[in-house]
Amino acid sequence: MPADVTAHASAQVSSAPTPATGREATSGPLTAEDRPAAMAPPAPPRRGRDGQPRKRRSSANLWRLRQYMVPFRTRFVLTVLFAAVGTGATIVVPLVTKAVIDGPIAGSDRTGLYALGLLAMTLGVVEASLMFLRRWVVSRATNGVEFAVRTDLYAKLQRLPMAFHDRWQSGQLLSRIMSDLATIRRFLGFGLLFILTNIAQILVTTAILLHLYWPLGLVVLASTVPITVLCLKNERAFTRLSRKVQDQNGDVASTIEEGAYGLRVIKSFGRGRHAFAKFDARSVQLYDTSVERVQLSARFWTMLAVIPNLTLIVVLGLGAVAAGQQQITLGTLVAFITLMLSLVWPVTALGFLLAQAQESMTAADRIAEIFDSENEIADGPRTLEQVQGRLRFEGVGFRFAGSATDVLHDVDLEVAPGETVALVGATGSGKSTLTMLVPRLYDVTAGRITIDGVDLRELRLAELRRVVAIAFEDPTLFSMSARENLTLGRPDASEADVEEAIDVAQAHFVHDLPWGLATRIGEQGMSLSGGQRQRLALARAVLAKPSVLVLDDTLSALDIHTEALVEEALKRVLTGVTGIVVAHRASTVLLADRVAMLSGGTITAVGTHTDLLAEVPEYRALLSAEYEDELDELLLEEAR
Ligand SMILES: Nc1ncnc2c1ncn2[C@@H]1O[C@H](COP(=O)(O)OP(=O)(O)OP(=O)(O)O)[C@@H](O)[C@H]1O
Repeated sequence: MPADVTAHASAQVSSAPTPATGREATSGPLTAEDRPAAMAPPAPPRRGRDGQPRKRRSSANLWRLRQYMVPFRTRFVLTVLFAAVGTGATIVVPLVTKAVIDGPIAGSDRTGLYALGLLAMTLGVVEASLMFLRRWVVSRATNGVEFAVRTDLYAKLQRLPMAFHDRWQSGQLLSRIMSDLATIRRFLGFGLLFILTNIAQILVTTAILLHLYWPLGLVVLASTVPITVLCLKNERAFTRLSRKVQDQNGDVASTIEEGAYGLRVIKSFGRGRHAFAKFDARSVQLYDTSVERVQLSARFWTMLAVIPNLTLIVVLGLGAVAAGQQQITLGTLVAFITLMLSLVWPVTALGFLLAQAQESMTAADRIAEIFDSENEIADGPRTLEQVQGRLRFEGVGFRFAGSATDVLHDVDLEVAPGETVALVGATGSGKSTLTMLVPRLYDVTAGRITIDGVDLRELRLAELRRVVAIAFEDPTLFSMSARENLTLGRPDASEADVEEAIDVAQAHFVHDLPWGLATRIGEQGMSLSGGQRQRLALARAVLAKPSVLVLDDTLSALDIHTEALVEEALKRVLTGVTGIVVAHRASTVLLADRVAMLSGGTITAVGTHTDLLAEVPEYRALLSAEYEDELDELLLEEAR
């Protein structure tokens, strides 16, 4: 049975005020529906010579995130500027040293020495100050980007249909929305910047080296060839491992989440060891892949560090010879060596930075998979003027994605405004599935459902979910106050409305909670009993004052006494609305004007309770144990 993410709940959660996407100064709350399309849409796939779509470049999805940087462009430009000036200072200091050695030191000019010394010191201070400023400016921008993408991603998850959530493990979603985004933030604030400045530093320094003494400059230039080859060779393996690590991270998160959520079941069945073994296996997998990735990077970095050091040895030797032959001054040689040494960090760091780039490209791919997931439940254009609540199922069929068989087929049923129909059927006959089609948690795969003659798919989703409220057998409550849980579908409900809903659902127990309605309900409502959770969820659905109220076996966890009280109150509520009530017991069926019998995926009989009792043996058998003997007879008859 799916969790009770009621239509109203999802509408409300998604429309919770959130700061505007990527804006530094928020100009008012945007709702999920209002948001601009998250991430720029992917360009249509390019086709190769064979006509097959070519695999998207791994950087393409990261590039699509650029729109989130736009609101922070001033900060990003300043960051690059500060880094560039800082790098410039790093490059200039050795040249000042050369001037000091070849000028004031060689010519014993004390005044010149002080002047150049002061210049070198100023450059050092400027470099340090710029580093501080850069960090200060960029952190707000990168955190802002992370925040905006995360908000859009969450809004997208809210909009995606149940079918999407059936396919995706929540741990995978969690790891994408948390750790993948953090990876991208780190890359934007650090990796990307240093890839740019380091490459610039390498190019400028190499040009200066060539200018200072070209034979040695050529040696340095030649050393970039093996470095480039190494980087290219490493890229593919690192991308593959990064993807694997990030996916396995998601698997571990899923296992932890499942373990925490199902702790009661695990403990009560004494399956702690089994659950741990499952977690351990996934953890070990993640550990192994992470170690493999670290080993790969370690080999790569070592090679990257070795190349500049080998080059340094060659430069030192050749430089000493050149200085001995008076081809270069001592100052030039010192400047050359200092500049060369200043290249060791940018070159070595390239390995780490490129690895970070690969990781964030993989993270962007994983995030894009969510952004690009199609929302099959498309919003319609129409609204209803005056809702009457006439609900019609016309030849409705439904099949879950990936399933080989229809759960429902040829379902025809009409529920008049104000009428209540009870849905009765054996376990697994498709009752819950049918109810979920009404607020379009899933879309019909055949036929259509109409409200007041309008196909549900033509209605605006917000409108539909205002008109229809649903409460499930297994209710989900959120970790917020009892009042917030109650008013999820109608935040502006008055005190009197809240009390009325509490009364209908016989949920008076909320007043006995330590802080009454203000008491925070624990995660998933675990601090309440099953019956209490059901009654709160029922009150929530009733409070939404819908025109169509769908109750999926909402009374199953109540004791007979409370059930009788709730039923009595529900009778009053159901008089004013169109109702569909999934029922397993005769007492619930009595709430309804008519009963529809669901069998073999379709409605096989419709009538009053008395009629069906008299005419449909399967119905009789389903509703009461008293009729079990008759069912046996019926089945025997059928078998014959
Ligand atoms: N998300 C899903 N993906 C694939 N099949 C599903 C999914 N949810 C339910 N089913 C299948 O659809 C069928 C109908 O399930 P449904 O929950 O609608 O039955 P039900 O009549 O409400 O049962 P119960 O009375 O036990 O609550 C079952 O065979 C079930 O296994």
